Amino acid sequence: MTRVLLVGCGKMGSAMLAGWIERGIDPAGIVVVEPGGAARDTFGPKGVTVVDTVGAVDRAFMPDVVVLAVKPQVMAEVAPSYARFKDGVFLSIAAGKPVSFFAGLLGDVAIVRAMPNTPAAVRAGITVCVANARVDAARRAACQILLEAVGEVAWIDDEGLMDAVTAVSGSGPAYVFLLAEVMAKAGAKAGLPPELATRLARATVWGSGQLLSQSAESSEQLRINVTSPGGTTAAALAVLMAEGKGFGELMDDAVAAATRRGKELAG
Ligand SMILES: NC(=O)C1=CN([C@@H]2O[C@H](COP(=O)(O)OP(=O)(O)OC[C@H]3O[C@@H](n4cnc5c(N)ncnc54)[C@H](O)[C@@H]3O)[C@@H](O)[C@H]2O)C=CC1
Ligand SMILES: O=C(O)[C@@H]1CCC=N1
Repeated sequence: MTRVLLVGCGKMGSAMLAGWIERGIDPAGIVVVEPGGAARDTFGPKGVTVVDTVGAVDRAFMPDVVVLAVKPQVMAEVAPSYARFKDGVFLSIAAGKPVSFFAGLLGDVAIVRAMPNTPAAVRAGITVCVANARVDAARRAACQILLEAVGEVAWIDDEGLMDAVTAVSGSGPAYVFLLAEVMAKAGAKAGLPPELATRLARATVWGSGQLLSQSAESSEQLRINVTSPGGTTAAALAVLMAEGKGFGELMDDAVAAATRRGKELAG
């Protein structure tokens, strides 16, 4: 049984925890520290132990993995109280915070810096990880078990890539949800009843995601397959792909902004 101490059960922590439970990871081995009441109400009945503070964690509980899932801005204040769990591995999911930051707070311990995303809640996430030299095969395997329970996992060696990873896959679900949002609004402006427009946008994003995940074709080819020469899609794409002011340029700017913000959060 993998024993997990989850610190912070907000949007991302709860998404991962929901995925673990759905996957059959034994809730008896999971302890959550979360001062907000909602986690206790949601996950307590599922067999997870939820406490308010680190002081309330049973002294005998020795986690294999301590998942640090509080906001980057409070990490420096929160993480040091977990230093006694140094025999396990600390798995941080905080945007921006480098491995060296945790080494500064916790000492010479095993640290994995990971970037998951919220589709983890339905086990369709993707997490990118980088480990320090103290992470041995067993600790890495313990992290792998948790992360692959909620989606795909990729390990990289170059920590310098993590802010760009965060900008693409960590924040990325928000871009896709924004797409659904603006498509629905545009549909309503085009005269559709808002409810129907919302339903069409959601189903289209969902169905396109399914096709993307199941097809051997590239996203570019799947786009081309929709686009009849001289047809309706071509008319729309002429707007979305307009030279110098299209979706591609906007996305470049958005990803660059998110990457910059990750670097700002590092300290
Ligand atoms: N939301 C997302 O899509 C993603 C978030 N992340 C990272 O996950 C971390 C958490 O982000 P969210 O879940 O979005 O934020 P959130 O604000 O929803 O969750 C943070 C949780 O930490 C709790 N908390 C605050 N102080 C605490 C303490 N001393 N001990 C234990 N729990 C405490 C809060 O009550 C809250 O429930 C951040 O570091 C963020 O960078 C990473 C990937 C994606
Ligand atoms: O917005 C954020 O900072 C976090 C990290 C990636 C997704 N949400």
